[in-house]
Amino acid sequence: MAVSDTSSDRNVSRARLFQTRDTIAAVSTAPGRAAIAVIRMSGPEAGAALDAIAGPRPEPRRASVRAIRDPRDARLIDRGLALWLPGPGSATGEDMAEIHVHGGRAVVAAALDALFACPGVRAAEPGEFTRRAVLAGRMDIAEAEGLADLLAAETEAQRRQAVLQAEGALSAVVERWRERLVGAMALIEAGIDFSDEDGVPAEARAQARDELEALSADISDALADTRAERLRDGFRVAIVGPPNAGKSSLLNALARRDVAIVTDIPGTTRDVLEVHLDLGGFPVIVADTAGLRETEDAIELEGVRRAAARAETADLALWIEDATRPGGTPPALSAAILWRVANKIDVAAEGAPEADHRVSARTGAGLDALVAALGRAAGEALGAGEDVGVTRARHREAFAAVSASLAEALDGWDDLADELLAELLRRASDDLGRIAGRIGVEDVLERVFSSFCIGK
Ligand SMILES: Nc1nc2c(ncn2[C@@H]2O[C@H](COP(=O)(O)OP(=O)(O)OP(=O)(O)O)[C@@H](O)[C@H]2O)c(=O)[nH]1
Ligand SMILES: [K+]
Ligand SMILES: [Mg+2]
Repeated sequence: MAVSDTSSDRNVSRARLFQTRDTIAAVSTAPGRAAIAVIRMSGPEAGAALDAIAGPRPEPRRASVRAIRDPRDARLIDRGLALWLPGPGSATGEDMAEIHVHGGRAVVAAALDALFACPGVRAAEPGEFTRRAVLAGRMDIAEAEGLADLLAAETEAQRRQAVLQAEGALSAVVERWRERLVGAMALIEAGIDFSDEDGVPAEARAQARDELEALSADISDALADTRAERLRDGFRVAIVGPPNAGKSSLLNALARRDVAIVTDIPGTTRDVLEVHLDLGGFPVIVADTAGLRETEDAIELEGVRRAAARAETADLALWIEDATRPGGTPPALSAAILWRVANKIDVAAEGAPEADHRVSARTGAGLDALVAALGRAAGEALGAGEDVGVTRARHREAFAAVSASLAEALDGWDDLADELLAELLRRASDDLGRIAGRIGVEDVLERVFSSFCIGK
């Protein structure tokens, strides 16, 4: 019995996908007015389309200035750079071309319109360039996810983590795990082949078991570490407290802009209002909420309910008190961390002695220290983005499935027939293979690429 290998199936389906290849084109820079817009093409007609709108074709991989013309009437659209990037050494593995035009909306629209008039060229679907890169083996699924995260990264820690995954760090860890698993499988399967009478020799079985126990522990550790996944989402902070304590004023001070309405009327804030901040390189989502109090007002009551719910699900709650009216008691929250913050110290320097932080949203006093502390708390909760780990639910599900198969194998170790054991390990190996798309690449393509934008 051979160690499982589905690479031949994979090649068949890849070949099938390659046979019906259109040439795709899209603007790859952000939409709207800009100095420059980059339009990319990929597919068998990319060279011909480039000749048609920006000929003569430049030397491979050399940027050349060209008149960009509509091939239907030779009308000049713009003057820009043309690049010819023949496959298979291109980003998608296919023939590719780029034109860099001036970034006005009408220029981009006219250039794209001219390209779509070329035979065999159509608009790219969201993520289709990256998808083709994956199908051509230029990049695996986990690396494509890293690339998506890199495009979405808003803070330095998110960028560090994304670039690691885009460069293949997660794929490499998973591949090492898969090799360990395959090694253990080989011990079992060799025994099935060669000892008809007695099953797998005891030493080989024991060695396989040790290896699988160690692997199972490594995977459990990875599952237990949620930091990488949380770094993608951000650290959630809820500002809660009695009405008029200055919660909305604090949100505005942290955001450095007028996000929330501030008045001296208690019960001003009703909805939960969020701002995304970059605190020391970490993504922090701060939510302002309605002041917590008993109320008959149906709208305010709903606000209070939302405030309490947000505080419950936050990573950290800031309980804001008015230092001129100390003595409030923060509610019991299940939030991992709760800090008491005394506000308005510009008018009551001595108030609220129990506070962890003393600030004035009005003058800014104490805010630097609060922001620094929030950044540190976020860093502890999210990690620095320097460790390779589970970054999304898809990985978590695959690792959990591997973990379950390994547990089943290890629990039943002494009673399971060798063939059943080998089958469980093969399933675990396939589930690991799904992370990078060595197995079942088509199954995960939709899920992975649905979050990409057009032109990526
Ligand atoms: N002196 C002083 N006044 C402040 C400070 N922060 C807020 N205030 C004032 O306190 C009043 C209430 O401020 P808000 O920010 O609306 O308070 P809130 O906690 O959001 O109130 P609700 O949304 O009604 O629960 C306003 O008049 C603010 O100008 C501060 O640091 N010092
Ligand atoms: K208020
Ligand atoms: Mg408010």
